[in-house]
Amino acid sequence: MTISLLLDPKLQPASTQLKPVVLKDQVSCFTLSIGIGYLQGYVKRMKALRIKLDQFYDHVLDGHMRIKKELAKDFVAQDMVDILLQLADDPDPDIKLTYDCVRAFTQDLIAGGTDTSATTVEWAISELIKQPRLIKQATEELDRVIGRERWVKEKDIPQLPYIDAIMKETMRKHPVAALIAPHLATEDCNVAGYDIRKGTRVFINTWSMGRDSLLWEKPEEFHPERFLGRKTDIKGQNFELLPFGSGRRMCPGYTLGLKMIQTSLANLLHGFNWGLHDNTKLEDLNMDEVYGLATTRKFPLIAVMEPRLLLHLYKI
Ligand code: HEM
Repeated sequence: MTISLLLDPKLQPASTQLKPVVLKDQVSCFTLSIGIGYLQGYVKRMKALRIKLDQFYDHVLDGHMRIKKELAKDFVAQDMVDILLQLADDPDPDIKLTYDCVRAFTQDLIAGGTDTSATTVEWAISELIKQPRLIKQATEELDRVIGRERWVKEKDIPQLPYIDAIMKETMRKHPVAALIAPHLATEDCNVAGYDIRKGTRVFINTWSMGRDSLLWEKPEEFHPERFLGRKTDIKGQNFELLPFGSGRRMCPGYTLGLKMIQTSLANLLHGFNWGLHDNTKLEDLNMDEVYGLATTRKFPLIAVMEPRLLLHLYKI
């Protein structure tokens, strides 16, 4: 659903603006109380962007409602928007979902479900390119489990522990949300000796947790093996690794996110040999980060890919 929304030509101009404005806005969130958000012009830009995005969401929602009306009793929900609209039509809901709620949910899915997985895969490939022995290890596993005659499918993932370890190591070193969304303490509590008053706004810094030498041996090194044979939960139960947050406000899209990362990473490694372009040396590959809604590479990865499977498998 997210992909089809993003490919919609009506969204393209707005979506390219959404990212920088939201990124900057996250920074502004910290400073808005003293009016810096206004001075920087973000509020004005966000208001203009909201108008464009609302037009886009109306276009998507109207399209879905039209099809539902045309098909009448033959209608079957095809995607999340259909399901949200069905809930909004429910005459006796536990909680009333308005048309605005459906728009807001749709925006959440676009913002939460796109950059996150893509950014993680880009970091994983960047780290792997710097250490070719890791790519060798991953492709040995892929050749053994999958063979060279087909692509990796979702059902293969449990048989690929090294790919899983690469993903976890990437999320440790490069968590997409370096500062998880702000939370609010609903009661007085004490965490690790710190008193936190009810009503305090709490930020959890997953980036520094992932680089804490008290929690991880040689945290600056990218070393997927640290996760092999170790049962580290990535879904909010092991507090040293919280890429999706934890508790009832943790990422609702984590199963989809994990599947997208594992399947695309496995196929990118299975299907292609990776290298740097021209004469770029491994040690020259810049690994600077930009902090925002997603912690992306400062400079996009430019890599050379060559097919490593039978050529007929690349035909679409
Ligand atoms: C690599 C993939 C992803 C990562 C690392 C990630 C990370 C996160 C994090 C850290 C949060 C904040 C959790 C908290 O406040 O405790 C969050 C919230 C959220 N994520 Fe994800 N996410 C990913 C994929 C997705 C996908 C695929 C979707 C939907 C299609 C999604 C939708 C959302 C939504 C709607 C929220 C807000 C939840 C709320 O405020 O209650 N995310 N995500």
